[in-house]
Amino acid sequence: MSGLSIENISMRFDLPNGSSVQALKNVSLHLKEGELMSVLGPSGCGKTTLLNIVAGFLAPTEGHIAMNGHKVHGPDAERGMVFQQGALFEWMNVRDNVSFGPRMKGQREAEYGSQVDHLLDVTGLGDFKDKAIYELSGGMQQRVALARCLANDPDVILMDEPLGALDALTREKMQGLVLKLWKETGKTIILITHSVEEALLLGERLLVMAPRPGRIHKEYRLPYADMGVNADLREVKKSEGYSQTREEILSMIWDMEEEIMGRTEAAQ
Ligand SMILES: Nc1ncnc2c1ncn2[C@@H]1O[C@H](COP(=O)(O)OP(=O)(O)OP(=O)(O)O)[C@@H](O)[C@H]1O
Repeated sequence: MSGLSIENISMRFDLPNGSSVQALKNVSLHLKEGELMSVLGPSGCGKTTLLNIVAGFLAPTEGHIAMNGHKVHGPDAERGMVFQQGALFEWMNVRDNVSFGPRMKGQREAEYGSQVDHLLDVTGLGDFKDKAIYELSGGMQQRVALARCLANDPDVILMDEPLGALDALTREKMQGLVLKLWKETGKTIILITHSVEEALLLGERLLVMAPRPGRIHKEYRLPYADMGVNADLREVKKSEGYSQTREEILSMIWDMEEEIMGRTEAAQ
């Protein structure tokens, strides 16, 4: 089967004191090629654990990940990751950061050069390509992180709160950029966020996870990501059903957090 399959994944962390944490239990879903899915849920519901398992950084205690029908056994360039802080190479300039992957694969400038320049242009970095990383704002650094990930031409892009550290205006611009890159490249994307608005705007599919154990609580299929490709995101937020869905998800997460607080207080 083509696409990304998360097949009955469970993850238990055994702690040094003999206890254990069931971070995920029986999580299954399939993403078709080119789907964009946002993931929301209260703190500790296993979002990052799930992403790390899909990336191949963690082996699940049960279940497996399959890419285009093949079992995943570890990290691979077919699954690229973008972190909250760019994890960039500070000692390289912007262009060298973006061309890092192709250069590591042994490609020459003649092979990767035009694609890297194209990515620098579409991410708005064309005039910054010779700059050092420390000269860039947080938003520009996340543009480099996105371009660097795309330069590896992964099938799937995994994003763990990629815009979480940005100010509100920069974040809004970057949300537009994520949509533009998604449409232009046709990549499959999983994006974790703590922002309900961001999950609504960037999730063609939106997954709400619940904690203890981490599991899928509810899934939505939404029109806003498609609408946002060609429209101002502020206009998209005025669309029919947007506020209603936002309120529904906010109360869902609020209730889960209240329940966690209740359980924690009862245990004390
Ligand atoms: N390496 C680890 N060892 C032990 N427990 C872990 C480890 N990694 C995660 N956990 C636990 O697994 C659960 C899920 O953690 P995870 O970080 O995946 O949640 P999250 O939804 O991404 O949280 P947040 O929104 O706060 O980032 C939590 O209870 C966490 O404490």
